[in-house]
Amino acid sequence: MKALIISVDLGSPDFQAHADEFAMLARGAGAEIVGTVVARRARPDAAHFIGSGKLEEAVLLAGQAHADIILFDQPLTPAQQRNLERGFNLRVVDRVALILDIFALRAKSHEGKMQVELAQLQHLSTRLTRLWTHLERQRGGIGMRGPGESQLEMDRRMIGAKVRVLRERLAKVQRQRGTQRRARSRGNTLSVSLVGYTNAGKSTLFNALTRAGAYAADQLFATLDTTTRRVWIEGAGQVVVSDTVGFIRDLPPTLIAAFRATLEETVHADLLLHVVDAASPQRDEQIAEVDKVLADIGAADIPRILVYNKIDAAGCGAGYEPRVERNEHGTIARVFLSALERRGLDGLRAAVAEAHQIAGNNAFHVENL
Ligand SMILES: Nc1nc2c(ncn2[C@@H]2O[C@H](COP(=O)(O)OP(=O)(O)OP(=O)(O)O)[C@@H](O)[C@H]2O)c(=O)[nH]1
Repeated sequence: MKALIISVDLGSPDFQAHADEFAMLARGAGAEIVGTVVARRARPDAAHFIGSGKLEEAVLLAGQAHADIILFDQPLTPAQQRNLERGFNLRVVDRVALILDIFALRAKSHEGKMQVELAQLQHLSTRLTRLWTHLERQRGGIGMRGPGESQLEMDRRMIGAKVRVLRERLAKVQRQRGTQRRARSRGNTLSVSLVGYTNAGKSTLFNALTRAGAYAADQLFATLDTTTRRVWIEGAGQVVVSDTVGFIRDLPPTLIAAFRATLEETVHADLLLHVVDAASPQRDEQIAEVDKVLADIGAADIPRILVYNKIDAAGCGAGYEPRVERNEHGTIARVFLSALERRGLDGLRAAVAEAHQIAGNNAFHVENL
């Protein structure tokens, strides 16, 4: 599908990173980008988000580039979306809808699919509600009652009922997962979760560690559900490793719940491997973002090791060799490796084994108190 991207620079310092990420999202959804328009504004225009001059320019470009769809790098109000669609005479997909679309494409498990459906319905119902109140305001006028109105009312009720059913089913699945987790944690196995920003290389590292074929792709959100496998690590014994959904900034509010629910598995891990794309210019902001979300879901106290991945990539510059770094207490805090080239994995295994020993000692102390 040929897509024209519209990015709006509202003066944020990380505009470019945001725009690059959106382009990656678009490609992840299967779009071929045939043009990009950047608009600079102090604040969004109520009717079209962008100004009329920019809109004209974009309409012209969309025609010349034979675009079939407009991808808009901001959340749009239903009115803005409608007005833009009229202006372009093309379908307009905003940031929220695009991310929902990708989530829907990638969800693999039953639970993942339910979560995405729930988020989609919630997104839809907020738009319906807004459309509805907008109509209601006009009802003071003449002849505003009609079949369209009752259709909307019915849709809203149906969506509400579907949302309730999905919520109940999800709660049940989550209860079952809790039981399985308890059964699993009775043994003396170390559980390790891979967390990190989207595209950091978690699935590639997961595969390198477990030699299994989890789905890794240069697309955002290749992993939506947690994938779990057992692996033997010298010095740590049986280890349960879980791959998790990638982080992304400015996640639409309707998706935050779905995202956190999938991530909650990590809260119960003994050790977190925070995978970082060492070649990304945004890596420090990404680390901070991941730390913030981990704190929000109550995972701040879980021991963690920072894994600087992709040391083979050009963006890292020279001098990035596989190695481990220790913190002021002498424990391994950072590991530098290349999951793709499978270099530096021994350092990571050693770090996991060390964490296992520390966890074992702590358990010993607790038991002897
Ligand atoms: N150069 C290089 N590329 C890597 C390395 N590890 C992963 N990649 C590439 O980075 C891209 C993303 O890798 P994934 O493993 O899918 O990343 P992820 O973190 O699981 O992504 P999400 O599922 O979106 O969260 C793929 O194109 C990988 O081939 C590495 O060590 N070096």
